[in-house]
Amino acid sequence: MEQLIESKLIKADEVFSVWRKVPFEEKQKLIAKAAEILKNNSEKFGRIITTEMNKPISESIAEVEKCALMMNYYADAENILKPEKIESEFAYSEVHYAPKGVILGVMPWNFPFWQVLRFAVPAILAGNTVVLKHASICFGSGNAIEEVLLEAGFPVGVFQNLEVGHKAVKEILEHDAVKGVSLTGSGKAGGEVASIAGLNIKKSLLELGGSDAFIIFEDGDLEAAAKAGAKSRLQNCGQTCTAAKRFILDEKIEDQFLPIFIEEYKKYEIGDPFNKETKLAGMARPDLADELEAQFNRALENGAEIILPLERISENQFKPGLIRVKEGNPILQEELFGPLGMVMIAKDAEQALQIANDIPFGLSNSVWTQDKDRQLFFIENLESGTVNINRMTSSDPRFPFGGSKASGYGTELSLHALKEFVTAKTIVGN
Ligand SMILES: O=CCCCC(=O)O
Repeated sequence: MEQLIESKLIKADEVFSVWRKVPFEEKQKLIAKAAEILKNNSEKFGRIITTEMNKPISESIAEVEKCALMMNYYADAENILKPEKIESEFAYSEVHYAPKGVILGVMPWNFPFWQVLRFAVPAILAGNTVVLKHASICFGSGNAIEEVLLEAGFPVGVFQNLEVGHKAVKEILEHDAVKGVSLTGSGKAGGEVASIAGLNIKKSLLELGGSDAFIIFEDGDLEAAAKAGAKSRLQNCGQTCTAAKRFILDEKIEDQFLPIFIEEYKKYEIGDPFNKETKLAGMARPDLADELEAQFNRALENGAEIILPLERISENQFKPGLIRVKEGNPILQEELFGPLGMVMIAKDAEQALQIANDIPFGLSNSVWTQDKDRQLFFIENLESGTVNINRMTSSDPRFPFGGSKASGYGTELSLHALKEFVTAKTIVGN
């Protein structure tokens, strides 16, 4: 292993022995300070995001502000890691939550600040230290986050950005100092990293891909659904794990819904990513655009019909596409990570549910209906980490976030995330 990287792991481990003893409330003060720095400089940090991965600047600024919001949530959060007494016949009878140590974050380029901080903040508040392997196009974001935390007063070594490529992950995760890993990314990367963690008996948390359903019935607010559906599919140029990717329409509303949906969809026109009015810019890398185009062609070869063509207008830019897909098309087993949506038609709620669940993933589905019984039917039967009722999916610091099936395991955000990288240590006896 490169010496610089090894010395950072050792530093993270040394600092852990001190950091784990810093009172929860003291850690919270530093988190609040870091949130303030982010909030006060959201445009500056937003520009780093846009420069690195082309996100429209207004979305980049919103991403930084959402980080600050999440950090303020943890800065005010109840300390659920205090020792807990358990009634028993013993004098000692309690649970302590012991942080695990150095945790590696392997993070993607699509939300270069949010994904990192969403994992790191609760892990650090629980007493762990963090080393980050960011996407190679986002080292600037990784360094900026480290600088913000240092400026806020976090001790050197609590959070360190390692500028390494993906080949270094195995050696880092196998290092004795590292005690766990949190990965957000593709299923392939997740499987590989979780295997290494498993072989080394280290905890892993995976937040992977999705192909979420957005199911609409005649008693849903169709105008609101059309607006939210287009935004969910096309914001961040379609490069969001929790984006609505499959629009499942009750057959009764197809003729009414599709025209308004298409109208909303067409509002997403390619523009300069640094213009605050721009709603759609280029994909993060040309090879990702190649991949999306190949998926579009494969979907058509397997019977999909074009509603709006996916038109490539430069090496990384598209006019957004929409295709009508029938059950059995192999494209349904894949994630479309770009501005291409799929429309499917269901004859009733049972068929809509069956279509929605018939994929490997299960991240964050949405259902649009006012009927309480139908809402309950989907709440109980959709196979996903989140079910949204009459809203588009959007994570919220207060609520647990995570996937089911091939979308991963483990919980981020909310108080639940504080217990992901701790050991529940039983103290019992006399
Ligand atoms: O690609 C996944 C992005 C998740 C965004 C969120 O946390 O809302």
